[in-house]
Amino acid sequence: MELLCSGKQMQEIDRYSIQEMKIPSLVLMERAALAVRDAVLRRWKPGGRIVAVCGSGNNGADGLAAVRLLSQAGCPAEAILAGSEEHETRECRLQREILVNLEIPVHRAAGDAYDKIRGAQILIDAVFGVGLSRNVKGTYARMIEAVNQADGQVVSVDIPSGVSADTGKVLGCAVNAAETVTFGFRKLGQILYPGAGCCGKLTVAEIGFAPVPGTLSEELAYTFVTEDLDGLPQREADSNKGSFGKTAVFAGCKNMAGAAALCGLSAYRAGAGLVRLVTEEENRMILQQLVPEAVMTTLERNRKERIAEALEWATVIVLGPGLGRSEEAGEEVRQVLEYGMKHPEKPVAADADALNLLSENPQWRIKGSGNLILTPHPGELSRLLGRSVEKLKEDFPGAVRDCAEKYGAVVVGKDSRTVVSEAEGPVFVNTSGNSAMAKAGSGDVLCGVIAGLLARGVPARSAAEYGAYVHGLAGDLWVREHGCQGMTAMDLSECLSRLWF
Ligand SMILES: NC(=O)C1=CN([C@@H]2O[C@H](COP(=O)(O)OP(=O)(O)OC[C@H]3O[C@@H](n4cnc5c(N)ncnc54)[C@H](OP(=O)(O)O)[C@@H]3O)[C@@H](O)[C@H]2O)[C@H](O)CC1
Ligand SMILES: [K+]
Repeated sequence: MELLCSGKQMQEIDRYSIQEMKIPSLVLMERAALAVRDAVLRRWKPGGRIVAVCGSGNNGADGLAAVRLLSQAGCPAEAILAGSEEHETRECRLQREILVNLEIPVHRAAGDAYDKIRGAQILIDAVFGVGLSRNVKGTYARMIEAVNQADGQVVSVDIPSGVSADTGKVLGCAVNAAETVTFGFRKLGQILYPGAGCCGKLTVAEIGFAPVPGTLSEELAYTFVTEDLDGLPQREADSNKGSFGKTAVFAGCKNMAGAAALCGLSAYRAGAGLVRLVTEEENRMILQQLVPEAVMTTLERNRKERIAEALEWATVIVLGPGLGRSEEAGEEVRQVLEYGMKHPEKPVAADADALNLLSENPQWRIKGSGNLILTPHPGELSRLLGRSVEKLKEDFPGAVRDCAEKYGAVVVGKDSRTVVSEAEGPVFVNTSGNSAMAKAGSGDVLCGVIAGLLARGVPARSAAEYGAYVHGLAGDLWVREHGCQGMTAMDLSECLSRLWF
């Protein structure tokens, strides 16, 4: 597991290390600057000039210290001050004074500063770090634009200036870096888009922060690394199909069999023992061909009773893929969700049209109790929350958490970085996967994977996290072998069978 920080959490780790653990601020800073120096030296070519654009906070101080170290390494390096002396932090003033004492050039952001930026072979971006708190304007914005327009390669210190370390939002304008050297932990703003797209190559330098205090470490967001797959239950040697759950998939309105097939197949490929597709009679033939391993309940008559029987039979319930938004679908979704509320021992994963119907019918008063998983994409999340997509994208993890609170659910907010959250506690941010997966049917596969994991006995929250992670790994496997355009959801589902999890 890899812990991820918001900007404020990082500032707290900084404060705790310096003020409570008494690790000198300048020791941390020197190590940060050494890491930046090394990154720059790997790119620098003899004859090229290095220009650091520095703010007046400690990010700027890191940049000034890096200029000193590069100059001492024999490179022509100089600094431009984007901020004013009155706003300098103690460290920033000290680093600037050291440069002046050593006769290393330090310029104001005026006159020929813009020519210097244009003429640099390497630009060090040290305008703002995790302390950025509002939109970038004035001289700062002009400096950032000049850095982006220059031909030199940009190395950002800690985070590209202008990117919010909390949300990945671009606050006005932001540097587009070739490389970002960050300290201690990756920040949420480097993982979430658009910030993630500004970082270029991202490296984490260990600079000697104190261990995160317990109270704070419980709040930090996290992502998975491949070793985390070892946390999933193994398939016992002494088992049979009944050992891996009975998964009922309520999916596919008339002639919409594809979503049901993708979901059911993916549940099997994620380890489910027995899958029942509950669907319309019109889908029977095609589904028997696409998923011959599934048993089937069709709803041509006695709908309510047949749904009730399937619910009684199931240990895991999936609801929504390709269901449509008809009145009948509405009745079905309501019946299944109400059943789920009365049977907390049976996890329910609701996706697609089930989410749309849920948002249209607040009078159902659906509230899960740890067993309900909702998997909305931003459009569905917007409807569930009654908040515009634009607004919720300003703080996607926050919106996912609000949805979790509203519906008493584990919410899997699907996006370029899928976020899993409950009403309280840390968020999980998925870092596997790629843009080849931005295609119809991907969500049906994800829902199936989550169901398969639930059927293996993985608790709801973990099934949601591992589901997102494994789904992304399957997409990454495809792209490594075939490139990023041609994958279909069926290809994605097939890749699941080739992963170890
Ligand atoms: N020993 C250490 O302290 C280490 C610090 N590291 C580096 O420090 C930065 C974080 O430094 P911090 O000073 O907290 O913040 P920034 O350098 O990012 O600068 C923010 C300052 O700028 C002001 N601010 C914020 N937003 C804007 C804006 N849009 N326009 C103008 N000014 C802005 C803000 O002032 P306020 O007015 O908001 O109070 C800050 O003063 C971290 O990223 C590291 O690079 C290293 O980790 C090494 C150890
Ligand atoms: K920066």
